[in-house]
Amino acid sequence: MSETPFHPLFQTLEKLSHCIQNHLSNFIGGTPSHSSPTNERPHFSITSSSKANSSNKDFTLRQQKGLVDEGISANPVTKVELGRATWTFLHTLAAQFPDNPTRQQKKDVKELMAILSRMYPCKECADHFKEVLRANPVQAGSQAEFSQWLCHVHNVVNRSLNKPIFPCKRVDARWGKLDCELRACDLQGTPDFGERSH
Ligand SMILES: Cc1cc2nc3c(=O)[nH]c(=O)nc-3n(C[C@H](O)[C@H](O)[C@H](O)COP(=O)(O)OP(=O)(O)OC[C@H]3O[C@@H](n4cnc5c(N)ncnc54)[C@H](O)[C@@H]3O)c2cc1C
Repeated sequence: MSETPFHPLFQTLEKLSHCIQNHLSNFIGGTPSHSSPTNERPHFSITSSSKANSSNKDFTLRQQKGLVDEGISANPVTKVELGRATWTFLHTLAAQFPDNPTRQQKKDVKELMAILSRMYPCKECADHFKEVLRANPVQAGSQAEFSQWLCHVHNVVNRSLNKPIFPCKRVDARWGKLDCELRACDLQGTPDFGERSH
């Protein structure tokens, strides 16, 4: 039977239909294979813009799910990790505390400890630390005094957790100032501090 004059047109439409189906299945169900999400889009769209938007949302959700599957999502921080990070912060602060702190600096550090004992995000630790502070009021007359005091209260916490006692004469060897170019991180390097509160 002879071909109708429309045969080439039908063939073209059929190819076009296959092409559209391939693009759609890649876009909706396929796994992204390129780094840029924009590469996942079809070169042309036969969907309404709201459908396209929901497909983009689907893609974002799939991406997020992928991150979760790969274990990249934010895991809850443990009490141990939080403790280590907080002690690191506190001992570094103590190492950088000025030799001759201003009244404001002494007040700030006392307030910081008091706030920690109220707001530390582990209730039992905060409550325990409140008792530790009551029995060991903050001593921050100098850098040496504050870092020795902190070492002592850390040891009080260590003892209550059956952890080894740290020799406080070695505290300067264990904790140093933050490694910062031109000592830009030193509290003493901030002129504002000294001027206001003497
Ligand atoms: C204010 C506060 C209260 C806490 N209260 C509790 C609690 O009630 N219950 C609880 O389960 N956990 C509590 N924690 C957490 C706990 O103290 C530990 O941080 C956690 O158990 C992890 O212990 P770690 O063995 O890794 O060493 P950490 O005690 O976190 O110490 C970190 C590092 O500091 C050094 N170090 C140890 N002792 C001293 C010291 N005395 N002076 C200087 N450096 C030292 C060591 O190199 C050690 O590896 C508290 C933490 C903080 C900051």
